[in-house]
Amino acid sequence: MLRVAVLGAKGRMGAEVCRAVEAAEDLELVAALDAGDDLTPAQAADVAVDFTVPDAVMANLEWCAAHGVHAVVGTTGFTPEKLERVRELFDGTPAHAIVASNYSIGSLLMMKFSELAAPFFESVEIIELHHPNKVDAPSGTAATTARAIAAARRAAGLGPTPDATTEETDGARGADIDGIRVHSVRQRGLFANQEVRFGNEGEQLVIAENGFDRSSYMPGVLAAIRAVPDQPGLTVGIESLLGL
Ligand SMILES: NC(=O)C1=CN([C@@H]2O[C@H](COP(=O)(O)OP(=O)(O)OC[C@H]3O[C@@H](n4cnc5c(N)ncnc54)[C@H](OP(=O)(O)O)[C@@H]3O)[C@@H](O)[C@H]2O)C=CC1
Ligand SMILES: O=C(O)C1=N[C@H](C(=O)O)C[C@H](O)C1
Repeated sequence: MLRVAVLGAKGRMGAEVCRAVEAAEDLELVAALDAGDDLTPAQAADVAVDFTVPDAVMANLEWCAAHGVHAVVGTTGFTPEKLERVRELFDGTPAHAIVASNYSIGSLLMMKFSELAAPFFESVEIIELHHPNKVDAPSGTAATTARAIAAARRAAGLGPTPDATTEETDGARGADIDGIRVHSVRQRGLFANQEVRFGNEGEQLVIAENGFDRSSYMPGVLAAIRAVPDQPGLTVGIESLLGL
């Protein structure tokens, strides 16, 4: 039995993770903690799963590294610099960490297909659409996708995407993530959606993923919980665990 603590247990994702862990025969939920709780009960866990908020996750990770508890992180808002700090924290320690901006198979494939398409199109922009309770923009998934596309474009020798804009109302062209424009929509009734729109002279390719329910993340989260004891240091993304 792997013993699991959930941090952010009263949140939308944390509550879903608690249910999934309790339903799994090889996992035991030993702590369900939320904002303001002392982390001491999480010392009974082999793995802590963090679905909290960008402002809280680093302190939780410092605690995990210091107490030898493996971490599986779904909380978003990670910049490359913040990830580097996590790498340093878990480098050579008995505790390991997996950080992924998305655990759903559809989103992982959407990111992979986008990376594959990136070298073949002159233009690309990302539109992510989420529920209005989301605190971070752009979404972690959109930022990860943008960075992967930017790296694939650079490797293929592509320059900046064409854009004649010289007059701009602040924000009209979206956020600039590594040279890729990302537009964030927040709307009642939505959950989690992303479109990656590629364009060439005379054609368009749209790669879209639509999430309807938080259960879509659970197979990936459970796979990460089971894998993290055998993944030293920091693992970013769960593609390698799924053979993608
Ligand atoms: N990687 C992935 O596949 C996915 C990632 N996410 C990400 O997961 C995160 C959580 O999303 P969601 O569940 O919708 O958000 P919620 O706001 O519903 O949940 C976050 C929970 O964490 C609690 N919390 C805040 N600070 C701490 C702390 N220091 N220790 C423990 N708990 C704390 C909050 O309490 P309070 O409200 O009182 O502050 C809240 O209950 C977001 O960053 C989101 O982007 C979401 C879906 C999938
Ligand atoms: O906050 C959410 O809901 C989600 N957050 C993640 C992100 O920021 O990418 C994953 C998914 O989009 C749902």
